[in-house]
Amino acid sequence: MLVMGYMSGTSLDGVDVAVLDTDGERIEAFGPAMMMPFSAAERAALEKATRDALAWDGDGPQPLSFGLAGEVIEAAHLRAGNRLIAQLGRRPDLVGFHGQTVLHRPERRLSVQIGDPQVIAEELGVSVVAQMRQDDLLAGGQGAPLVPCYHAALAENIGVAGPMAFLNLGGVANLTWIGADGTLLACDTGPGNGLIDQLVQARGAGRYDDDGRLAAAGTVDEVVLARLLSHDHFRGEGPKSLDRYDFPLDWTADRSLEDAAATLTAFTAEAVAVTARALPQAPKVWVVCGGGSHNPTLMQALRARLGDCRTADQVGLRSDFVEAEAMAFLAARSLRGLPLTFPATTGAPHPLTGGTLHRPERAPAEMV
Ligand SMILES: Nc1ncnc2c1ncn2[C@@H]1O[C@H](COP(=O)(O)OP(=O)(O)OP(=O)(O)O)[C@@H](O)[C@H]1O
Ligand SMILES: CC(=O)N[C@H]1[C@@H]2OC[C@@H](O2)[C@@H](O)[C@@H]1O[C@H](C)C(=O)O
Repeated sequence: MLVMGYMSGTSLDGVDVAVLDTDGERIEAFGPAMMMPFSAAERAALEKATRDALAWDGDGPQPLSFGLAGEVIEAAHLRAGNRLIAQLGRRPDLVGFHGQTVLHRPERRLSVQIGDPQVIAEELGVSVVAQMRQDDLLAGGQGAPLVPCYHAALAENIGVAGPMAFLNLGGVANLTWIGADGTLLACDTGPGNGLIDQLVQARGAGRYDDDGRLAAAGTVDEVVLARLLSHDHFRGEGPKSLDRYDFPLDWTADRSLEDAAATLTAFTAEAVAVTARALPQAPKVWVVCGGGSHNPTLMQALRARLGDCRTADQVGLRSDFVEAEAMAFLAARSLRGLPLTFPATTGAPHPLTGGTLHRPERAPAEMV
């Protein structure tokens, strides 16, 4: 079946949308994909909701700014979806919708994604699967990462045997380890690009460290790096997940932009290396996806610590659309009642399905 998957990540750059032909077990074919950037005004509304979410922290009524942010998310998703449907020449059979994460507090069984799936279902005239983190959280799982079972399907698709790993470098970074016998392990490793982006934006130097040039020109502060690695996230065992805003940046105030960027880039790579040391077997190959795979300084820092790291693009996949594709794959699984999360990926007590199904109630408009 043709499924359209949506992801709008924590970097707030835009909405990714991708089509897969899948039954939720195998990938039959990859369909078209695109990124619809947020306008400056849309991004400002999402940034406000994200700031308000951190102050709110789940206590009391939701901030009013979630209302406008929800409308922004719905409008941008509809723009992206309609563009892709026009390209496809038909409506998909199903949509997987993630929504915009504004807060992730797994210890309190709370993960808040903004955007109304029913609006998407009505406007596109297609059934939508959404809220795929909630059943896992309510059962005591981390509610993230969701992507590992899609990574396993991708490994099969490209014919790479375990032990291997996928690493997603978004705002937060997460890895999936696939053992020689197909065993899955997963967790968020630590920051991805989120802290680097925050630093660069706070200094008015753009939205991100373009091609890692700032970090390449700076020097890593080993003392700060050691302090960052002493964060609670790196202690203890078992699946873990993170909010993008879980690590401090106050120490950057008296550092040059280059040195701070170099230190944060090393932090992202070192956090992956620390996590990798706890894996049952070292991956022979790392497939790196997400926006951070476009940062050569970060890729170099990873290779120095992990060995063979290839970008998803280099192995014939689409680095920028793996998460959107994953939402399509997971929606197909949800429809069939197949598990989305597992004890070794989110800490769920047993393999769990999830997601809510939203059918359009109005008759769909004719396609033009
Ligand atoms: N050419 C580049 N050089 C350096 N960094 C880049 C480049 N292209 C993209 N990035 C980084 O990738 C980020 C976007 O990554 P991505 O779209 O994977 O994140 P996301 O999906 O929003 O996050 P998450 O997966 O945490 O939800 C940008 O904010 C930037 O930090
Ligand atoms: C709560 C939330 O939105 N988490 C995202 C984020 O972005 C990367 C990492 O942190 C991952 O845990 C997750 O997204 C992907 C799709 C996942 O759940 O697998």
